[in-house]
Amino acid sequence: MSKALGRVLIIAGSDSGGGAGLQADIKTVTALGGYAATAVTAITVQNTLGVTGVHPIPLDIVEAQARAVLDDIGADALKTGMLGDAATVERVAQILDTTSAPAVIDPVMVAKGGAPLLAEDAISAVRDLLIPRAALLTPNAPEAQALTGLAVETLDDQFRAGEALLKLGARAVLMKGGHVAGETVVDILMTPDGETSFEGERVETRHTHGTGCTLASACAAGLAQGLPLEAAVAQAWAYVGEAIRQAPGFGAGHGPLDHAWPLRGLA
Ligand SMILES: Nc1ncnc2c1ncn2[C@@H]1O[C@H](COP(=O)(O)OP(=O)(O)OP(=O)(O)O)[C@@H](O)[C@H]1O
Ligand SMILES: Cc1ncc(CO)c(N)n1
Repeated sequence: MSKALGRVLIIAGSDSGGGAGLQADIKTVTALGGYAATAVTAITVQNTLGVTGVHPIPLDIVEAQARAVLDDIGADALKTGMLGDAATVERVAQILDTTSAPAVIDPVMVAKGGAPLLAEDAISAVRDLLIPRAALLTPNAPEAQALTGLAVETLDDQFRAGEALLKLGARAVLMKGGHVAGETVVDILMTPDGETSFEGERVETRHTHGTGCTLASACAAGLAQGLPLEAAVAQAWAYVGEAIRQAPGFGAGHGPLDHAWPLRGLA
């Protein structure tokens, strides 16, 4: 059965290296059979070694891009990534209020190499304005820690922080386990109705640039295609896992994934 061509509006920053940010998002949505449109929040100068420049896009232009997409093409789901500062977070919250499409909020704070992608004083804006608007929130362990004030170093901590994030108003939380030590990586989908764990072997690799962006946009693609939340997360988890295992090994630092793996053999 062919899948619906779900439309995803991505509100995120550009990664010149193509491994993370909106480049990862567009590739992911496309590889999963969806339609990707974008509102660019910032242009970063970035490769596998790190971020050496950030050029924020003016707020009115961020909003105008989103409006241009929503008012003409439409969106079946939204996905937010790098927002940069509190003013952009506020404006994005206003945009989310103009559509009933579900929003996947990836609370991006720091790039793999350690460069900050969100101002310190914007964390409370994410907590107060975006979490209550999230159909799905996808924090990694340090992000969950920053948003809740709780330590997130173990599986138990992941559950505790997830509960706290649900209390802050997210309709669902996917607690990612990439930064939690262990032989396996456990991502936990938590909703007020219960929990589902996704556990896989930890791949010994430095090529994990953009795993979070990829997972979140894959979730948005599934929701846009009309999948129920758990099925959308299951599809996204399987997609990012294989993309990590097939990473091409580009660059001398944290290399990108193979976003195109489902397309191999089709040409
Ligand atoms: N070494 C690994 N082996 C297998 N899966 C991994 C590994 N690292 C991360 N993942 C998976 O990748 C996804 C993203 O998890 P992670 O906690 O690394 O997010 P992130 O830090 O937000 O990523 P990024 O900042 O690079 O975008 C999760 O589904 C996680 O299970
Ligand atoms: C632009 C951008 N967004 C998100 C991330 C998080 O991986 C990144 N490294 N760069």
